Amino acid sequence: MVISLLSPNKISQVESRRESLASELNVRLLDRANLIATKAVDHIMAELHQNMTKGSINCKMTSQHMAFTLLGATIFGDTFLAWLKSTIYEELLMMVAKDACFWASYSVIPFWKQGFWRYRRLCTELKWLTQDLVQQCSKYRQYRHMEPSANLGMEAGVFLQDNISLQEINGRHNVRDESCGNIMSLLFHGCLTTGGLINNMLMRLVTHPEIQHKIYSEIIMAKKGSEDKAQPVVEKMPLLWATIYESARVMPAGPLLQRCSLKHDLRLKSGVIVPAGAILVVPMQLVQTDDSSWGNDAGKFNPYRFLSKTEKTSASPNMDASIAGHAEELKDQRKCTFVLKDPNKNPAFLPFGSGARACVGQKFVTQGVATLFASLLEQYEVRLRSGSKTNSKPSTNYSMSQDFLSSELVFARRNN
Ligand code: HEM
Repeated sequence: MVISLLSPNKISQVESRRESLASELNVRLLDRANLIATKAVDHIMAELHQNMTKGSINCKMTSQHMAFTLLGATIFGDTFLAWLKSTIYEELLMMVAKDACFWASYSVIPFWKQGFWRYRRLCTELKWLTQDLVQQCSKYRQYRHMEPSANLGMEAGVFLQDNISLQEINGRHNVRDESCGNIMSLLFHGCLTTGGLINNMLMRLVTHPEIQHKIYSEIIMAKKGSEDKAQPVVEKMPLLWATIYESARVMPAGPLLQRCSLKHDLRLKSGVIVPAGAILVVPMQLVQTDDSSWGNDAGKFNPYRFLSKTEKTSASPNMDASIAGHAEELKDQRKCTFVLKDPNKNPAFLPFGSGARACVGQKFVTQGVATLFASLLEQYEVRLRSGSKTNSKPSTNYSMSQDFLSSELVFARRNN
């Protein structure tokens, strides 16, 4: 495990970087999360409208691209959405991600393999492109400084607004390389995991049309009750959130979590002692589908496990009567409402890890994915293309073990 090789000094550096990133994502970003996600989602939807003219859409490619755009727009802001090289950047990022673990598995540099040198060239190109993007953000910031009245919506990215990256990138060469490395690592991890979650959500929605239909009603109802019609009020969509959590539960982004206590032996509740330095491995999928934590239907997709019902004493007068086509459901929803449970209350819910090294991106990525699906499902019904199979065995495309289902989907435009 990497951390066991670090000196105490390095460990405190890692901890302080983790804290800066966490506060960047969870404090500053969350204030603007809706705006950023909505802007990125508008961009994704515009592309989707164009692609729909070509007929069906590949689930794997689409989810990967949605994740890339969502994260790119969050990290780099408007500059990313206008950047002409983003398509080539996405291709390169995915090519490098595909091969990275394979080449890292050699204990000596495999200089005799041509493939390795090809991979190294791709990494160098990726680094140059990352630097180019960071430079564009930097120029954009200077321009904004000169033109304070210009209001282009988002600023030049969340991480690039303060000393996390730009100061370092403008500094010494090796620090610049390290910063690019950090940005690329975040993009690798973020794109693969977020792409996996979006992919899994899409497949669950097409195989459970009744859930998709109910989420659609929820979206329409939330919109009716909201003053700002342009911005989806995802907080009022408990079933959508529950579907995100349930998708992450049934198919986690990675197979294992690892932990290592460097200094002290650990005594588990069962009395077992884990000696200092030993690596503890948690098999995520097993824990997340274990009957003793999740009940008899642990292996089934059931978002309602994350919701609790509250009975209503009287129907609210203005509610939803005008929403055509959903009368039955709305009757149900008048009788009771659903409240979202906190998924992290169940210690067996581990898609984002747990404790001191848990994923720092959880809050903002779930917010982004919720906003994406609220816009998507409001405008489209997602179906499987006739003849296309929901291959239940996902292809492990990346050595990072993120599984993607590659069925063909149709996005049928709704007549809202
Ligand atoms: C659906 C999307 C995502 C999933 C499922 C996911 C999952 C995970 C998991 C399982 C871990 C290891 C946690 C542990 O060992 O307890 C992790 C770590 C991490 N994630 Fe994510 N992640 C996602 C998206 C993101 C995004 C978008 C970012 C940032 C842009 C991010 C940043 C991080 C960081 C920095 C760590 C390392 C934390 C540390 O070691 O202290 N993640 N993530």
